[in-house]
Amino acid sequence: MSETVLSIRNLSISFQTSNGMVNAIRGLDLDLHKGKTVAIVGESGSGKSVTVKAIMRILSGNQKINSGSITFNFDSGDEKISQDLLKLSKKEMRSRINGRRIAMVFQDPMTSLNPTMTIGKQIMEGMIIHLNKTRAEAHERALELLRLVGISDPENRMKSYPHQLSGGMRQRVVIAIMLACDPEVLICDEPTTALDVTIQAKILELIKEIQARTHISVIYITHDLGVVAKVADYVAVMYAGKIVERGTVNEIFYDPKHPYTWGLLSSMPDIGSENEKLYTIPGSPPNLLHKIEGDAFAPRNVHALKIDFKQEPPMFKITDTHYAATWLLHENASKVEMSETLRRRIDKVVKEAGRDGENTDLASY
Ligand SMILES: Nc1ncnc2c1ncn2[C@@H]1O[C@H](COP(=O)(O)OP(=O)(O)OP(=O)(O)O)[C@@H](O)[C@H]1O
Repeated sequence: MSETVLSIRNLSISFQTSNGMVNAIRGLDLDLHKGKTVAIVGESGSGKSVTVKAIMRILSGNQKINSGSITFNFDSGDEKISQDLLKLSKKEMRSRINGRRIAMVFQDPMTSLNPTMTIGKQIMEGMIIHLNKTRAEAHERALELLRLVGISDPENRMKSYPHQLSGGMRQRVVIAIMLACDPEVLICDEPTTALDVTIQAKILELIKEIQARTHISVIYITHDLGVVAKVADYVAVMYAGKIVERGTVNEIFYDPKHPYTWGLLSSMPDIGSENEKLYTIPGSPPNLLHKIEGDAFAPRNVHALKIDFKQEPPMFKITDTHYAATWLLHENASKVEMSETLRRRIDKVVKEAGRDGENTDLASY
């Protein structure tokens, strides 16, 4: 396995609210490998955004990091550095890490763009501040970046303001800005949700192409498993502030073990079969204001065992890369498999994503 760029261990984060403490992240472990994409998937409120905002240390004022570490391994040019990001001040994060080594693309490109500044200036700014490039060098590189993200006539586009571009073009510009300082890590938080389907596909393609060229490591947040099938190498499935299953994209799509993962996969939109009713996981996520007893998913799990309501399951190992936190994997539990309907639906989504047959591993399932 390639080297680990980011390694999150036992991360726990709460938010102080007028109703009490919301325990949003409850002991989270996650690894990101060099040149690879890990997709974090999960229902709304499961903690995907809080996790990546913690990496960038851009959480709101009412946050409290209770425990954990976020180790970032990078090459400073002179030496290899291993830094716990939680030990840096916000000021150090801004000057040394954010935008320079770890960059983030948000759902709405306007969050990252300044409406009063030309896009050329915005792409050049980071390079002048962080990399001490001259204006001429930054200008040259900005043109290259605009070409890289597929924007034609870059000389003229440099002079445009964000409102003169379409949504898809703005997101391309944001990606160019984020790549300007050659970051080691790119975090994408639902970057295509606001865009129409064809533009979405183009942006996903673009991120993959850039990754193939630059070996950047990518964290991709989405609740669309069709997108996961297109972009991810590894998948981390999140529920109530924890990773409950993780594995390679093949392991998660072809041999999912957690009933919550089955539920997420069952609720994937299935293009082409309008008659088939979309499944929704019954019930709702737990209230994170209260202490959770046992497995947080138990009340929604038709396969729940008695122990699920009493004791939290550990991460059971399935392969060296595949782990799931469900008591169903205990040797004494009776064997429960996902349904045939779900199997067929998954096969279809993987086929639509163009990933079937990509990896010989697939044949072994
Ligand atoms: N500033 C805050 N104050 C209080 N609670 C917060 C705050 N920010 C996030 N939370 C809570 O943390 C939990 C995780 O939220 P988060 O936004 O990470 O979920 P998510 O998985 O990204 O959801 P979505 O897919 O809807 O973006 C939620 O219960 C949310 O209400």
